[in-house]
Amino acid sequence: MSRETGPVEAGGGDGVEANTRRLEAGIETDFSDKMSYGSYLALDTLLSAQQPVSGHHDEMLFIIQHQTSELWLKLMLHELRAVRLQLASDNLRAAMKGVARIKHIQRSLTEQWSVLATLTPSEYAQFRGELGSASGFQSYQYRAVEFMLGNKNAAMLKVFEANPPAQAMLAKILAQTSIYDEFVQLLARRGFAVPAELLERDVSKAHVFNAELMEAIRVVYESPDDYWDLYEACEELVDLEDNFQLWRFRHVRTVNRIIGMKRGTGGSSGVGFLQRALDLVFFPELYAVRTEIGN
Ligand code: HEM
Ligand SMILES: N[C@@H](CC(=O)c1ccccc1NC=O)C(=O)O
Repeated sequence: MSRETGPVEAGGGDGVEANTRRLEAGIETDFSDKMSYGSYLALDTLLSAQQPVSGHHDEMLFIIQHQTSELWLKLMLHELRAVRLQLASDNLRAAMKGVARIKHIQRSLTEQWSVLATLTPSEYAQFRGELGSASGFQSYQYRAVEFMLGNKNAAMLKVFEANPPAQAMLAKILAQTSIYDEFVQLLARRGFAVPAELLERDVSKAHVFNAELMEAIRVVYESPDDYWDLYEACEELVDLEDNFQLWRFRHVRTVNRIIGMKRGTGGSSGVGFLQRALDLVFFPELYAVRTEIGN
């Protein structure tokens, strides 16, 4: 055996002894007047925010699943805000870098449904009653993400009457252009035949399918080499929408396996209500154009 790789070296020297790693002399241990891992990340605050109301073992899973989702939603909103401004300033490459990150966040959010799916109906029933009328429907960050992507609905603001800062944040985003409005405006600046009514539309309403816009987008898809950056951007937006639908789908399937056809704590019919969200479309022309390609 060589000195570097042999079994004798593996257990001796400055490395590992008795299967225990020795701390190196330079390792910092005194954080009385320095920033540490925990103080930087506000871990005392973060880790004291899990306050089960029922005393049931499985409520911790339920709380942490929601809290981690809200953290990822916070980052997604932060990135979406930047993407919106980058599109508005014709910085398509930077915007697409942001979208790439958002797609990974979405993957994490969607993947983590598998953790909650280990919660059985019997386990959830033990503490569901204690949740009262609280529901994910009242997630203002989720609603903000939907608004940023273009699923505007002023009626949603009413749910946040008791939380004025959240309601104000949503009212602001409702009145702003969405990511898609900004993309459509960018297409117009690039010389595409975008109908004026879309450039002057009431952005507090959901965008509805527009055949003329689809024709403008069709030009991009018919000649990708001429409009490569726009072609790529269209496909990135389709990825974003697809990923969003996957999250909605996993939600409704998880809800179905945990509460069946019970009504929701937030007052909706439950699974049926969530299922109808799968019919909502953020970027209808980007999907409709696919039927036209090659015709
Ligand atoms: C046991 C687990 C869950 C059940 C049974 C459940 C059930 C429901 C139901 C029935 C609704 C419709 C509104 C209502 O009447 O309450 C809803 C909405 C919602 N839930 Fe959940 N949910 C669960 C977990 C989650 C998690 C982990 C999140 C992550 C943040 C979440 C986020 C949402 C959101 C954002 C809505 C609004 C959806 C929309 O407007 O289309 N839910 N949920
Ligand atoms: N709407 C759920 C309750 C629920 O899931 C929930 C309750 C409190 C905080 C977050 C929740 N998550 C998503 O809706 C239900 O009907 O069981």
